[in-house]
Amino acid sequence: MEKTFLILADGTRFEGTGKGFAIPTASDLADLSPEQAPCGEVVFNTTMGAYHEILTDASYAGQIIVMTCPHIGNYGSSPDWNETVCIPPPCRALIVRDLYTGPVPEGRLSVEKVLEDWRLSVLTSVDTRALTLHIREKGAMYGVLVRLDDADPQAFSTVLAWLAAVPPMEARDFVGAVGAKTTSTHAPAQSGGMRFALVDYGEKQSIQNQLLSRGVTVDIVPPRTSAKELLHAEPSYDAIFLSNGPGDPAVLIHETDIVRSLMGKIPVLGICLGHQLIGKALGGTTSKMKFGHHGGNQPVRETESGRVMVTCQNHGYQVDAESLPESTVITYVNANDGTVEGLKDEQKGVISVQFHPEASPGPWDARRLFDDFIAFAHAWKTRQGISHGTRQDTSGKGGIHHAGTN
Ligand SMILES: NC(=O)CC[C@H](N)C(=O)O
Repeated sequence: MEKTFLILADGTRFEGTGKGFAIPTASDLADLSPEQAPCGEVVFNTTMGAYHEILTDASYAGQIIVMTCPHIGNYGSSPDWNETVCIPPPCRALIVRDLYTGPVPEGRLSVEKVLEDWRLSVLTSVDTRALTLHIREKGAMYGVLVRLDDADPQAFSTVLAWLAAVPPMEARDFVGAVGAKTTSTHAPAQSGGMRFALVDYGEKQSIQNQLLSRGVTVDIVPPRTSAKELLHAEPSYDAIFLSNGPGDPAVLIHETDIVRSLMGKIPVLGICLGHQLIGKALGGTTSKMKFGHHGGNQPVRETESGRVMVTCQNHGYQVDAESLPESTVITYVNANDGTVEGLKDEQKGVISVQFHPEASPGPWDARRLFDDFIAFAHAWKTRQGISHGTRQDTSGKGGIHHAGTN
């Protein structure tokens, strides 16, 4: 009898009911690329809601999201909550215990309809507790949603062979696919504040919004904008802000070289992937975690004060503490597993966090970090004796020139 499954690369399968965009059969799968199929690295998210923000976070490119919250969809969806501008979003599928399909508040859309429009499949009625425990024990791995006759061992092994041929996460250029292609300027309601370049590796809209609400003018720039362009932009930047983004930071060699060339010349601030690139540019290494941190309830301890905050997180890689140079201070650690959650290097002018102070989803406890970042950029400029907006272009070549704001 034909049934619908999540089949994991280790051969484990979880049965469910297909919703949203049609789930392929085992024989359909043969003609689909990993980008076309409901296939990805299976990760679980422990946030109790905010499914729309999670689904539209471009850092989930190439991943299947399992929500541990058993009931998803009851307050509907809205494009106003999109985190990425890359719609349909680049996550590959959703797995839930129960997808709500009843009426939603006026002005909202049904999640099932939205997912269908995005050509994203959903597997519902899954034992997500058992699936989450499996991923916790075995680690994040590839999986695919597929329909097959459960009495046909041949179909099952065809799917396993198809999965085994999917290139590993580290071999795929996710940042190139989701990062900005051109530069755009976003002005805050009140002008006169700082001007940041936000390097877009797959940025969340809410990072931009947090900066704008603090009076920062934000230029979204493509992920491989050269250090020369960033340092000699006209008008000049007060800091370079490195966004979140998908995939393995270890393979982003070119992006890391750019960050390294900026260090010591202009403040460099980073969140999540941006933090990992800063760690690498400082001379450190990154490594893959077993199942990562994905959720709006991750406790983080500030190393100086011992104070704990509950934070929003979404990462599968970490900066390795022992790999960092002496001048780098580890400002935050994860209170569950002790992993690095924040870095500061006054000498190099860098400050970063692994967690998401912008939240979306999750608690707002860490939003003050944006004030810390801005204060850090101000303090750097004061130390360098640079007054706001007057950094000299000594190259004579110029960099990014701004055509206007939007
Ligand atoms: N949200 C992010 O920026 C994720 C960073 C990186 N892709 C990771 O999984 O660790």
